[in-house]
Amino acid sequence: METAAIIELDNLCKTYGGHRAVDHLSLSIQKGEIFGLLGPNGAGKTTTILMMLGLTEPTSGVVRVCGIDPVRNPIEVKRKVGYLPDDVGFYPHMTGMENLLYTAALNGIPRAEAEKRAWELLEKVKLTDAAHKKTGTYSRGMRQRLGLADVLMKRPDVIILDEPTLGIDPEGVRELLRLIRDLSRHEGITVLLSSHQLHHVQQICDRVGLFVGGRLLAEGNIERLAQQLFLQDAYVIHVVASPLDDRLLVKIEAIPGVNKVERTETGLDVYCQTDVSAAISQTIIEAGSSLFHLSRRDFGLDEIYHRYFEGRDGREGE
Ligand SMILES: Nc1ncnc2c1ncn2[C@@H]1O[C@H](COP(=O)(O)OP(=O)(O)OP(=O)(O)O)[C@@H](O)[C@H]1O
Repeated sequence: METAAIIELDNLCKTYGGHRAVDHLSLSIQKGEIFGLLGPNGAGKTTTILMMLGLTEPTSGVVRVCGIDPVRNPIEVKRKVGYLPDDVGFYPHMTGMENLLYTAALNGIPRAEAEKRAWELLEKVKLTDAAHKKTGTYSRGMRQRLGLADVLMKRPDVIILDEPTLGIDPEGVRELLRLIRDLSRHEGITVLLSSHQLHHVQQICDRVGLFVGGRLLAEGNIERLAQQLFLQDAYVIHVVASPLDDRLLVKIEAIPGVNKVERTETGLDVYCQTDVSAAISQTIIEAGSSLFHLSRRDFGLDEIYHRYFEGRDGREGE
């Protein structure tokens, strides 16, 4: 990905009374990236988003969104950034189309252009058939999709989504995630996503940041995070071979980089710092055994999150 940072946070702090909600946060997000903000309740995610939107002032540090300082130019930032809260509210007595046209009017978009854009967006979010229905009759999934169309009316460079998939059925989630990915891939829109739905985050985010107690504890793509967080046992390699006697097990344990070998119902799990798959297969074959299966198990975000936050709850909100 190219180097144009569209969101830059440098040593950002926000203190409420004596409580530091965001603590020296530095982060840079590139154009077109989908970045996931993860962390337990009270970790400082919403406060960070509010500072990016110019809705709350940092106590210290720097925020730049599309090169703009939201503290000095909140209106300019709002023009470039679309924010979709977790439960978006529309005027229930107005139709989906009327709501979009209302947003367009607020953003100074001429009526003819607004209508054309609204139809395009309603088609994109698959709401064409519901365009003339009152939003009071929309399901939650439909409201979220209309919400996405709504933030896209002003052609933003960045969209910030807070729990966009909460309470939506699996088919609706699939559709919403596909839409978000398309916006990033085909339109170069930068997406910041705050969510507790780890498997959704994992499906679409290029990078994630783990927040706790106002601090960014780790960030990167899922594989890098796993390596950063699990350090010692960054890889687990599952091996099925026969015969698999204790002598062979000792030989595998002796391979440089292997930390621990555990017998499982079907074979062995080899915990290691680097991917030693090739050395394992060579060792098995040289020992005269047959290798039936060898696969590297990658850590999912669920596992990263739970292993990482295990026993850390007491540190929340410090
Ligand atoms: N307006 C406020 N006044 C005082 N304290 C606040 C205010 N807003 C947030 N906080 C505190 O700042 C900390 C961070 O809150 P924040 O809402 O940013 O967390 P979060 O990560 O978004 O949590 P959640 O996942 O629950 O939305 C919390 O301890 C919260 O109580």
